[in-house]
Amino acid sequence: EIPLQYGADRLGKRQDAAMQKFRDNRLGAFIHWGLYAIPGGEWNGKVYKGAAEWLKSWAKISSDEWMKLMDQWNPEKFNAKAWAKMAKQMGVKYVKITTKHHEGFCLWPSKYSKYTVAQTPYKKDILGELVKAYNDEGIDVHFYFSVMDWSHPDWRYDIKSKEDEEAMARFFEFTDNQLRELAERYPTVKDFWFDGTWDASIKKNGWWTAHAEKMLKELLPGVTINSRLRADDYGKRHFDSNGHMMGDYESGYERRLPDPVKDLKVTRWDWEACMTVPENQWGYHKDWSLSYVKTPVEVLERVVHAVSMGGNMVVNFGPQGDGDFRPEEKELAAYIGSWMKKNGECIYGCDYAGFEKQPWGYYTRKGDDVYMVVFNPPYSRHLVVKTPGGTSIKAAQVVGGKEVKVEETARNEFNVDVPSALPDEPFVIKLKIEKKQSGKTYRDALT
Ligand SMILES: C[C@@H]1N[C@@H](C(=O)NCc2ccccc2)[C@H](O)[C@@H]1O
Repeated sequence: EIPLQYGADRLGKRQDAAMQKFRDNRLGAFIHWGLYAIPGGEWNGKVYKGAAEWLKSWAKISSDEWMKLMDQWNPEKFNAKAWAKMAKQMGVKYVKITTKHHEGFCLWPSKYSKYTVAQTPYKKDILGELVKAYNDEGIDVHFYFSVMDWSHPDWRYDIKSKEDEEAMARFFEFTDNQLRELAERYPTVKDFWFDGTWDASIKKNGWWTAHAEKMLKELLPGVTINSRLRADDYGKRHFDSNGHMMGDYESGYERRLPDPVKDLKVTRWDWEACMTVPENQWGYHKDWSLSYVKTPVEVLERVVHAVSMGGNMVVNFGPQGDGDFRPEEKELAAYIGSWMKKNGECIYGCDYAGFEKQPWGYYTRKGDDVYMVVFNPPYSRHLVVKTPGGTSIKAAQVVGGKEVKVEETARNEFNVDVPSALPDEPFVIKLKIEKKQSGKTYRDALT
């Protein structure tokens, strides 16, 4: 192995209680909320199709011009308790909030920046209101923090001169101050999810990324940190030059998921995916007709897909400038929540089952229970299950419903019947597993 000063601090999964809670939570929500929610993708009468939270970049707007939006920041429909109720009803166990996105506007009254809620007509500490409201509902709060800060004069994309170096030194001090401020003001925060760390200016300063993780873990014992923060001695990100994951969980699956057959390697470490409902909109965009918008079932399938491979899924919400949510997002939260009420036992605290993926859907496992989450019931009305060696199925029951017939059809192969009255939504079958070699002798084909 290559000797590294700023590589992985730990090999293997973290096994402490805080990480176990992170893992067991499984389903989270992202909140992308900032000045970008006011224009909602439109500037000077032109609607930009790109991600709405990047409008400043697409429309090539100066920071001075962009920050004038602060004078309009007064979300009269914002109600932290209502947001927390919506999250509770959706069944999410945690919410990741953009404390500061690339634009540099802070949802908390940071004393290190003049671009914060304190300098807007709203005045109050939005982040503080949200942390309290979510925590009061028993929901963990995670902080999204963008290192890249388009509003800061010392931010550099690369370091090509002595003054670039000096500017980034000041920038890292500013960033340390804001991170420490967040940890000290909101000590119930459970995680920091870093973004905006892909530029050369960060890759050339792996030392700082290791320092930032260490500083937060000293301030907040148990806090989890995503792999996207980290760059090693040679600028390698997420996984160091020896192939070891940095941070506490991999955070590269943004708007994509590992393949359930080809990418089983991800089951060896902790990971969290995040997804948008339109193709690529995190912040509020006024026109969702510009791209495909996933249906609630398509969102649900991605949640199950992630958990089936031992990962978490964070579903994104982009609140409007007035502090209310668009109807599609309210409907999505309600659908997911009603499904989780009936079937959440196949998600919360569940993990990869080690069964071979089948076309009808996904497996998850909790202890000795294996769940079949069925999205595509086949015309045969039989759900084929291929069990790992030494494993057989004793019984099967629809979650919240009746037993279904199980028939052994070959060595380590079973047909599980779909319910006679086929449900009109994805359904879950709970399997009782037995660890023993099946009694029957099967003849393998002679080829
Ligand atoms: C979670 C999302 N990450 C931000 C983003 O800039 N993603 C685009 C991107 C993703 C990966 C490498 C470069 C750029 C988006 O604005 C969201 O905040």
